[in-house]
Amino acid sequence: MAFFAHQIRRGFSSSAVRNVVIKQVTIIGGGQMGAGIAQVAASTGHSVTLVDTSDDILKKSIKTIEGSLKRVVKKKFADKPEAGEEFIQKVLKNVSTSTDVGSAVQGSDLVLEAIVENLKIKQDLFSRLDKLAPAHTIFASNTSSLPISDISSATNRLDRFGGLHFFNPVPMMKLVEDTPGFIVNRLFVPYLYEAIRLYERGHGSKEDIDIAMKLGVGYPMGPFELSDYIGLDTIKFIMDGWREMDPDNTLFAPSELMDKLVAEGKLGKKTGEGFYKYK
Ligand SMILES: CCCCCCCC(=O)CC(=O)SCCNC(=O)CCNC(=O)[C@H](O)C(C)(C)COP(=O)(O)OP(=O)(O)OC[C@H]1O[C@@H](n2cnc3c(N)ncnc32)[C@H](O)[C@@H]1OP(=O)(O)O
Ligand SMILES: NC(=O)C1=CN([C@@H]2O[C@H](COP(=O)(O)OP(=O)(O)OC[C@H]3O[C@@H](n4cnc5c(N)ncnc54)[C@H](O)[C@@H]3O)[C@@H](O)[C@H]2O)C=CC1
Repeated sequence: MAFFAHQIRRGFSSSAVRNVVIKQVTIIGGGQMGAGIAQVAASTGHSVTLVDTSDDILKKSIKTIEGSLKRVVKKKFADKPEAGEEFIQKVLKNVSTSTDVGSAVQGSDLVLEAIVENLKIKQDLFSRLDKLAPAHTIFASNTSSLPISDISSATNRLDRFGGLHFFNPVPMMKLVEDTPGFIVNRLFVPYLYEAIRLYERGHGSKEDIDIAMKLGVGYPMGPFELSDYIGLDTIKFIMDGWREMDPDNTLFAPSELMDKLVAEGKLGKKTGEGFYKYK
């Protein structure tokens, strides 16, 4: 509980935010990131409401959380399976779901957004939330590439708005970026795209490039495996947005293959196919 709340407060300079006690958390977007953040927040004793556009999606989010909790418990409570099951039930009890954003934000101390990586859609959501949420509620975005000031400009609570950039898979990754600007993705996005360009130029197969990065640099996943894990739509959204802001930067040049896969709905692990196929 302390860690999650501490990270949130560190991300904001305003004294109004530093003094807020965060108990109720609303997470908007129950995809891979939203579900992961909900799990971590609920595991640390927060009361969480997860919001998405349909009950079917939310059912899937809860299933993901349950599956991930089982994996966590298998390790954390290896010798005490009963305590592990108790922990899972306690965490799940902390999570409720809703498709009604208006009622979900009532009583919320923190609203964390993890929806699609698109500025206009995020701005529309926060503009609505600004009118619906109580005055003390802190807003945060899990954006991986958009300037927080651009997103927050749609609201009137600039002193209670910040960026909280979690990493995928959230229950395993120990970093949350709350510094101004993003460090990891400024290095990471060109790396992934350069791997794709290498492949497009025929300099190596996907498999060989993945193996090379795993064995040569010790990365747990190669760039193609990781791209599929993140989601090709998210990666393309980021690259397209950065290219728009800095069109002459060759680091942000497009990839025909990436554009084609996304157009075909092959978004990676979450749709069953991306660079690789998944059962
Ligand atoms: C242009 C680019 C733009 C990108 C912009 C968007 C992205 C961002 O903004 C920022 C990001 O998040 S970048 C992505 C950062 N994440 C990574 O780099 C992940 C790399 N992979 C790994 O760390 C490990 O493969 C990993 C930890 C995932 C899995 O570990 P292993 O490789 O050892 O394989 P497994 O056998 O599957 O797992 C081993 C054990 O780890 C636990 N575990 C894994 N996933 C879990 C999960 N989701 N929940 C809970 N526990 C989990 C688990 O204990 C597992 O053991 P088993 O349960 O027995 O399998
Ligand atoms: N995938 C990754 O590895 C990482 C992604 N991010 C960022 O997190 C955010 C979410 O990414 P993912 O979870 O991967 O995407 P995702 O595609 O898995 O999930 C997005 C979810 O948001 C829902 N959604 C869309 N619009 C909505 C709205 N108006 N109201 C409620 N729900 C809505 C969708 O139905 C979907 O379930 C993006 O901003 C992304 O850049 C940040 C770090 C890592």
